[in-house]
Amino acid sequence: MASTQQSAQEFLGNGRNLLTRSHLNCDPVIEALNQCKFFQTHELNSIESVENSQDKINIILDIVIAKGEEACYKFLKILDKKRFQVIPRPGLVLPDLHHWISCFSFQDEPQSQTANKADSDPCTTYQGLLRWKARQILDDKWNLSMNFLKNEQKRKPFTYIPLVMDTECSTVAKLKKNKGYKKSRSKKLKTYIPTDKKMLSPKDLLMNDEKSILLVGKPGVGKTTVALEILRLWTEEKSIPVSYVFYFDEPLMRVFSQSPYPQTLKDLLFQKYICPDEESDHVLENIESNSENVVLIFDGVMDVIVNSVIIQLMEKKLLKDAKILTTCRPEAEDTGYLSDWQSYRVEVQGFNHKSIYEYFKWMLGTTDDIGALKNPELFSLCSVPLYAFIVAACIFVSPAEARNKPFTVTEIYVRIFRFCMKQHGHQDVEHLDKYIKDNKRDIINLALASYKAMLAKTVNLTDLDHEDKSVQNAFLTKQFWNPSTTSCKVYAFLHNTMQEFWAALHIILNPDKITTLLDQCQSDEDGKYLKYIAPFLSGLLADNLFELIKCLVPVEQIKATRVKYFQQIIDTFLYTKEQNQEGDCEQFVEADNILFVCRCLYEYQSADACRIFLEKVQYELDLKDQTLDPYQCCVISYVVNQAVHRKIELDLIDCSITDPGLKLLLSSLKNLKFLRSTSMLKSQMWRVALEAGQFSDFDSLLSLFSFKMHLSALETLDQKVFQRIGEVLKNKRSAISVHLILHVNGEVITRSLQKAIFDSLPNIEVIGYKQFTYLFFSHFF
Ligand SMILES: Nc1ncnc2c1ncn2[C@@H]1O[C@H](COP(=O)(O)OP(=O)(O)OP(=O)(O)O)[C@@H](O)[C@H]1O
Repeated sequence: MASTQQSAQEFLGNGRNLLTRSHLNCDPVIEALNQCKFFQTHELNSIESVENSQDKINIILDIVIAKGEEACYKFLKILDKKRFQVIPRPGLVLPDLHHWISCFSFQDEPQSQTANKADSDPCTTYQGLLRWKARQILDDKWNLSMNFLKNEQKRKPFTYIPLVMDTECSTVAKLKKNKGYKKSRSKKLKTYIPTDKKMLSPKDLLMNDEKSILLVGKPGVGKTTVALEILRLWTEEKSIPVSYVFYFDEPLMRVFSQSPYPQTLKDLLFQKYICPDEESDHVLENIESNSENVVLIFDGVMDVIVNSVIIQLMEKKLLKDAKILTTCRPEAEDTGYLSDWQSYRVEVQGFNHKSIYEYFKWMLGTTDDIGALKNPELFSLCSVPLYAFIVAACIFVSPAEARNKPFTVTEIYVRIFRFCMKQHGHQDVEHLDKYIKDNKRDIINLALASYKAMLAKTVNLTDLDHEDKSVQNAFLTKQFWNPSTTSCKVYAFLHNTMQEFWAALHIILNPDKITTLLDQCQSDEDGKYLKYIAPFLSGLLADNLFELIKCLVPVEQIKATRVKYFQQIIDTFLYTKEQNQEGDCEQFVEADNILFVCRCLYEYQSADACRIFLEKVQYELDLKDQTLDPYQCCVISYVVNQAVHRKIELDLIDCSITDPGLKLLLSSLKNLKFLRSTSMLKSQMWRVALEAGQFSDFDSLLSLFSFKMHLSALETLDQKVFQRIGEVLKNKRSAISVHLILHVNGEVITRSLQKAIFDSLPNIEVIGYKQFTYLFFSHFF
């Protein structure tokens, strides 16, 4: 059977019987073939119309073989690349397709023939087994983390998004060292997003000459993912000159940190990982005598390691030329065993700016209209991949659904809180509430430490009763040696906004502190930092979070707190200290204050509270001269949308707003009585509305702008937009008088553009036309 002379078509034809009997997992093959547009629609339909996997394989083989040599080659190539995902474990009752596929001679990969030479070599068979095991681990780990998602999303295959890895310390650590709290908020948020200077990749780590590698990083930053990516590369890329890769995950490493067992290399590799089907002594001998071809990955090394085999491997007393790659959190690095381990240290720092986008594009299929990406704080939070995963999972519910009923920022943090508790407690979802209750004391302590650190304007938490509690480990990371204290343990949250969230948790657990906090928020110095607790506090008081936090704070307590304090929260941030003291609440309200209060209202999600606020500002929102980011537009739009019976005056004169922000504002235009803005902004609104194609927005714009359509910079508009203008006009047929003006400020309107305009607007009669400056249309009925 090992004829390497066969053509791909012959080889596939001869292997047909084996393939149909082998319980092949067809989906990844179909998916890969589909990606290269291999199937026609009717072919795909016929494959998908059958349930039975044997029938499915038969149909696929019929199609592939009928397509000829090139198609068969492509099919074999995919099967080979994905074999550890697609082909069941060899050596059981099933035919050994791993061996079968390795017998085909791929022209561009002569090394793939090595298996032929070694036909029945137990070492080669064991290497196949290791690859199969690696594939299982990859699938299991991914399926486990996808459990968090809804069913229909779970089948998404994993994609590795580049992580920043560096041999130097992260800038965040430096930020903390240099009292980063003094930085402006937006600068600080940016500091959390790492930049990729070294461009190190998992492949570099696998291929470089370093024999002892220590991957260090905060919880959830991607260490395990890097280790697993190395494992995946090895299973998929035949050119990698490594014969044996063993991966020991965190639960196993925890066992090795406390137990002397296993006591021999053979037991470690064959009992704790996977045993060869035959001649295990021979295989072990081969591993020992070719240790330069061995990689061992120890994921999640603790500060203490009791197991002597692991120690001997790390100290090169066993398998002296093997590559040992370990991962650990910062707290395990400086004390205990790892502090003296001679190694090449690489810090995993998380996603950079580009990767955050790439990650959301992969998870959600798009980055358009994703609120989280428009909120600078959430965006920066997503540099920690674990947090990005939960943010994406929250939106995942369905992007459309999320847009209609978006998650508040607080809800996302509460979900992160619950997810991290679950991961560290290894709890089933049903028991998570109980686990949270059982750990309430530690949660209370951490919340208090967080609040105290905020009062002290630092990100470094002190006063934690003792280390190594699972709650602390789930959220904190050790930062750096602090020479001013006697202890080297200085802990901080992974992101400053997480600290603010925890401080808000402290306040909701101790509502009697609200008045003092609000007083402090009105002081110029402290208020700058402390006020960011308020949006989270508002969110925690909201109805929609009762279910998620009632295991921590009784619902009755939350209700009583909001009745007593919510108005006070709003007033504190709406008026100045003097206005509040004088009770003079009829005065001018600063745009910054309006924006901040709208943000709290958005978190609080109560239409009544919005109306009370609108009454207070007399239905006038003066946001002159502001630069509004899309998230601010989202909160304004939310508040404006809550108005009933009375319409709002919105002043956006000299505001700078990007297109995504304007898009969010458009939906609230129906509730405006006046919209003050420059003609540039009007024109931008029209363009955004026309591009989005929402007819209800056109109506609102027409009535707000006295039935005048302003459009400048027409050169940037495409044919589709002109068609929309035509549609707007067509839809206005029943209107009594619609008067539309197209202002064109561009210098030269090309002939083709003029033609495009006239072609798109067949119902228009041009009543005024001045070449190169403006076009004036009127629509008669
Ligand atoms: N490069 C990546 N591409 C895509 N997703 C990633 C990447 N890195 C991390 N993630 C996501 O973030 C989650 C957390 O990452 P991971 O478990 O690797 O962190 P860790 O640093 O090992 O954490 P811990 O210290 O808690 O073990 C993963 O389950 C995955 O969903």
